[in-house]
Amino acid sequence: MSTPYTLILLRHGNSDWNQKNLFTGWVDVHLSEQGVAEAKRAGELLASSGVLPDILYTSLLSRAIETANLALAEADRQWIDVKRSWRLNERHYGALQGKDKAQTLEEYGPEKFQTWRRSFDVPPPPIEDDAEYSQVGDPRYANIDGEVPRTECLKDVIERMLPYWHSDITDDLKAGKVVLVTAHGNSLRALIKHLDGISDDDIAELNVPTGIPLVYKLDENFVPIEPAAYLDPEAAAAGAAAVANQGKK
Ligand SMILES: O=C(O)[C@@H](CO)OP(=O)(O)O
Repeated sequence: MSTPYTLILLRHGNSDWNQKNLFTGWVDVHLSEQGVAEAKRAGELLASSGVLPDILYTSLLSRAIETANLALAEADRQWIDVKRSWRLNERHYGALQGKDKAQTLEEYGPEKFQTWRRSFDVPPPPIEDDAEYSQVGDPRYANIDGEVPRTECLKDVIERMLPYWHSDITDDLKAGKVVLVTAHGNSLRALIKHLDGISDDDIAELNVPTGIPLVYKLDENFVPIEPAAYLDPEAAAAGAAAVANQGKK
C-alpha cells in the first residue's frame, strides 16, 4: 500500500468535568453541551477537508465514544469499523480524580500542581481502592491485562498505549486505511510524543485542545513526513492555551 498513511487524532469535546474544572482521568463523565457542539464541528471539519476515516479507534470512556459518534454522524461515516481499548484511556489521575484544579493549585502550589499535571514520570498520589472515584471493580476493565491503575504518569501511559499502537493501529494504517483515534488529552500527548520524537522535558509544554482533528501524514516507518496539522489551527491554538491555563484564576 502506498504512503503517506493518514492518521487523525481527535481529543474528545469539552466534558462536564472539563467545564467544572475537575481532574477527570478514568472517571466516566459525559460531554457538556459545548463538547457536543465541538464534536459535531470536528465532523464538519473532517467532511469539508475530505479527510474521511475508514476505521475508528476509541478508549473505553464515554466522552471519547460520544465525540466519535457525533463527529462521524456529521461526516456521514457512522458505518465504519470500530475498535476500542482501555489502552487509549486518559491517564489515570490517582487521588486527584474528582478534585477541583483551582483548589489543588491553591493547596499544593504551582510547582507540585504542574508536576502532577505535566511531568513525564511523577504520578499523582494513588487513589484508594474504596474511594468514590476508583475504577477497581468496574466491569468494563474486567478483561484488561493486569490490574486497573491506581495512578499513572505520562511514562506509564506511553508504556500501556504503545503496544496497542504497534499491534493494531499501525496494521490498519499499513492496510491503507485512514485511521481516526478519538481519545484524551494525555493519552494523545503520549502518542504525539512518540510520533514527533518529543523529549521527556519538552512534552510538558504540549497541550491538546478539545474537539479539533489533528491530521498526520506518515511514511512507511510511521514517521511524520510533515508537521501534523490541526484542521482549525486558530481554534486549536486558543484551545491548547486554555488547557495550559486550567486551574489558574
Ligand atoms: O483531568 C484530566 O483527566 C485531564 C484532561 O482533562 O486534565 P489535565 O489537562 O489537567 O491533565
